[in-house]
Formats: sequence, C-alpha cells, structure tokens
Amino acid sequence: MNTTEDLAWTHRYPRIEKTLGGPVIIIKHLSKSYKIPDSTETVHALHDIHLAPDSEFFPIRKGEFVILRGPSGGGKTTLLNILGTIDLASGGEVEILGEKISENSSDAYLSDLRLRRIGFVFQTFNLLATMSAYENVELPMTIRGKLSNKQIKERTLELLHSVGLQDRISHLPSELSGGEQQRVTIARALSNSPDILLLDEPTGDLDTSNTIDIMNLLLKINLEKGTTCIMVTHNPDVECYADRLLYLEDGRFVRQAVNRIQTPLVLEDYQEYLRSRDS
Ligand SMILES: Nc1ncnc2c1ncn2[C@@H]1O[C@H](COP(=O)(O)OP(=O)(O)OP(=O)(O)O)[C@@H](O)[C@H]1O
Repeated sequence: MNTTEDLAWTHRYPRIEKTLGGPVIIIKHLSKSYKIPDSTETVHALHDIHLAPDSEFFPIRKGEFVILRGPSGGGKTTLLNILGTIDLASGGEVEILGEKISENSSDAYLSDLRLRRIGFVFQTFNLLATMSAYENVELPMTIRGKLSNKQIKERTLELLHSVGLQDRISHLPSELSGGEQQRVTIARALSNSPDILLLDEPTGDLDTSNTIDIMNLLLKINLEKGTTCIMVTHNPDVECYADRLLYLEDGRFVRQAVNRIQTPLVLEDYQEYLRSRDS
C-alpha cells in the first residue's frame, strides 16, 4: 500500500481537523463462527466485516481514534480480539501494517506480531497481582528482549511518570485504586511502543471522574504519540473522544460517523449534565 492510487480512498474520508496517516488496519470479508461444544449449534458472531479501500467503511488509519459501539452481543469484543490476534477469524483476512493474519497464521507469528505492534487494555485491568506497578510495566519489555536492563528501567519509570504514577511504583495492584490500576495497564500496554492500542471497555469499572481522567490520558497518547486507538465502549458520552465511530450490530457494521474534532469532556460540566439527566 504505497501508491497514490492505493490511497485514493482517503479522499472519501470526511474533512476533520486532525491529519491522519495511511491505513494501519484493513479487514477483508472477515467472519467468525463459534461451534458450541457438545452441540450442533454454531454462533455466527461476525459476518463479512469489510474495512477496505473499496468499502463504505474505511480502513483504520494511523493516528485514528476509533470507537466501536453497538448492542450487547453485536460482535465488538470478538472483532477486537481478532484484531489483537488473541482469537482467529473463521474466514477472511486482517492486515495490520501490511502483515497479514488469517485462520492459517501460526501461534508464533501471531504472538510476535502482538508483542511488536499491539497493546491491549481490558476493563478488568488484568494486572499480575503479586507484581508491583513497576514490575507489571517492565514485564513485556523483558519478554521482548530488545532493550538493555538500563533501558528497560528508564523506560518503565518514564511510562509510570507519563501516566501520573511516579509515586506508586512499588505498589501492588491491590494497593491501587481502580483508576490507578487502569493507568498501570495503559503504561504496560505502551511498553513496547505499539502502533495500535486496543481497548475493551477500559472505563467500564470506573466512576465518572476516573473515566474522564483515563479518556483524557488516552487522548493525550493518541495525539502526542500518534498511537492508533480502537476502543469498545457502552458509554455514549465518551464518543466525543473519537475521530470515528463504527457501529456493529448482529456481527455487521451498520453505520459509521466521523467527528470533525475530538473533544474532551470537562468534569464539572459532565457531572452537571449527569445530574440534570438523572433528576
Ligand atoms: N467463546 C464463545 N463461544 C460461543 N459464542 C461466543 C463466544 N464469544 C462470543 N460469543 C457470541 O458471539 C456473539 C458476539 O459476542 P461479543 O462478545 O463479541 O459481543 P459484544 O458486542 O462485545 O457484546 P457486549 O457488548 O455484551 O460485550 C454473541 O452472540 C456471543 O454470545
């Protein structure tokens, strides 16, 4: 994907304030079915998902912040897991920065791709309970084995500082608040400088104030580092953080919407809005 002709589709992307790069994720006719054990039943979770130059739904571009929305059971997590290479499609193909994934990709190929390109953040934090914040963030760099011990130490401290946890480095997850644990997860997800951050309801377990803090942190990462973010959420109030919203229903994309400008929520205004909505 490097000729002018290949990028012709980007002219169909509505005009927005931000400059986006070329495609980082292209999805071609992806489907996913689950066979139910001890039964003849099959669940079709995704049908012909197509994010490609020839599709009405555009490929995901470098630096783009995409929010996946839609009803429960619509296929959001299934799609995110396939993009994150932790689940395999039943048919079709995904291309992450030109590297192809299909149902035939080997585990070794997928785990290498995941370690180099992708950071994952889940709703439930998924930190290792017996390890400190520092050790949790350090671990993916140690596994990857590209940096010296000194570089790993510097980067771990820098990451914890960038998420505002410089005073919590020795704390275990159980000694941190929910918002702080999610910050550690984000620092850990960023440790190997991923091109793409995949987020599955990262604010689902957080209160209003922590939700805004985490969304603002993600926006900062997206804008300053140019990390492409793909986030699943059930919270319509955070749609303003996205460049683009993609709606999934019954395993299909049903519509997309583009925000001209990403807009952070302001805590006091948002709290007032919530109070007036609930009264
Ligand atoms: N491991 C599995 N085995 C069988 N069916 C599954 C499995 N995982 C998901 N499904 C089914 O696939 C469909 C899509 O599920 P998925 O979790 O992707 O939806 P979702 O949009 O993320 O839902 P939610 O918003 O409730 O998290 C659902 O019908 C679900 O029951």
